[in-house]
Amino acid sequence: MKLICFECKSDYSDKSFQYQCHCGGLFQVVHDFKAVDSEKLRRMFAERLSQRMSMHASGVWRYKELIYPELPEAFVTTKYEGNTGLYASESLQAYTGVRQVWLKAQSENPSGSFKDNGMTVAVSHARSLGKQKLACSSTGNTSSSLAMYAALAGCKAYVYVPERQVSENKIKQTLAYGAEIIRIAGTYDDGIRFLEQNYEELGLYVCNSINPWRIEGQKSMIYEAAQSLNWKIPDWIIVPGGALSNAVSLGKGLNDLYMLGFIDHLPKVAVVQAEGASPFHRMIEGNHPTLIPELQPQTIASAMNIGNLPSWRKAQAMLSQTKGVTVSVTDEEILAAKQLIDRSGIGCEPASAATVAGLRKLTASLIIDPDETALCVLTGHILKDFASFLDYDN
Ligand SMILES: N[C@@H](CCOP(=O)(O)O)C(=O)O
Repeated sequence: MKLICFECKSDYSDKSFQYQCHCGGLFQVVHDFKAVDSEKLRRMFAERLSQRMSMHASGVWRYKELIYPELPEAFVTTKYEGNTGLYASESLQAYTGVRQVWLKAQSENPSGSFKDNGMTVAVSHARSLGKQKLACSSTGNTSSSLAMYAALAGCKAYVYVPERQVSENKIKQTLAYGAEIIRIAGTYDDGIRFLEQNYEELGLYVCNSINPWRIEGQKSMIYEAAQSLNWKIPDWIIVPGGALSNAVSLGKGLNDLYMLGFIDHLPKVAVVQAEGASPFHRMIEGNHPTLIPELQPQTIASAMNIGNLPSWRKAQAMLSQTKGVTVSVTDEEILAAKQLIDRSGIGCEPASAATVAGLRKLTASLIIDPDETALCVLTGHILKDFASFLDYDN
């Protein structure tokens, strides 16, 4: 296992842990799967499904051999995350126009969002380094997840949260787990920039998705979905695009599964952004060489209120590898999709509903064929962000 710069490929495995290479690139964990016996692993992963209250009962650590094989078990901080539901819904099939649609409810994680899959690994890595002060910039889901795992690990969480346009439910949840909250007069992007510049001086271990261990944990989402479907992957996987950790970790997980022969082809991936915060979509659609940040991102889906996405290069590479696409949807389309997801009994926060809205739009424009199958990732729980729901219904 190595820590390699995604841009210039410098090897930082033996250096002290950091988030950016001298060239400005982010890091990536690179595994050597050559010696892996895929058949044996598949059997092991199946056997572990019946485990309870052991590390392998976690829907992340079940796949430890593919995520962080070297980590001693004593450092693993787990709340048996993952193990989230995969639902089929006839009403959503009719709404999106495809033959079969599954919803992967990452919202069923212990802190109520997909961040837990990655956070359990980042916090475990932090413990292995002896770190006590953990930090993040957040619109509320990352902060709730970090606060929960930091409390479990006996560490202190410091979270940088925008003063405006965040769900106060998420902030209260973060506070309740005992984190220290620093409200900033800016966006998530300003918080990340601050942490990148000051983490060393402040002695902070950063748990955002610029941390490659977050990505290693989050890739387990697609392992789990594929295992639930007996390793038959749908034609399309649809993820929301905020800071892009979903897109990046999905690409890495799919690549692992394909390299190991668990799946026989790579599915196509669609990244859905909200129109008011869609710099990545605009870059891909306009065939621009670099991302032009959105200085004032604005969407009702508060988890996607992000304008300067640190991981855009990794997400761009994932899209070209999977022959994927991007699409943007309006706040109205997001809320209409959310209402249907909620009334199907599954429920989600607005950012999650962007996936279903995006799938509908891509099918209507014939980019996705009605005869294809799709899996939409629901990222956050229905109770996370209620303001927009009330606005919509009144
Ligand atoms: N919407 C996110 C933004 C943080 O993204 P991260 O993946 O870099 O932690 C949040 O919940 O804060």
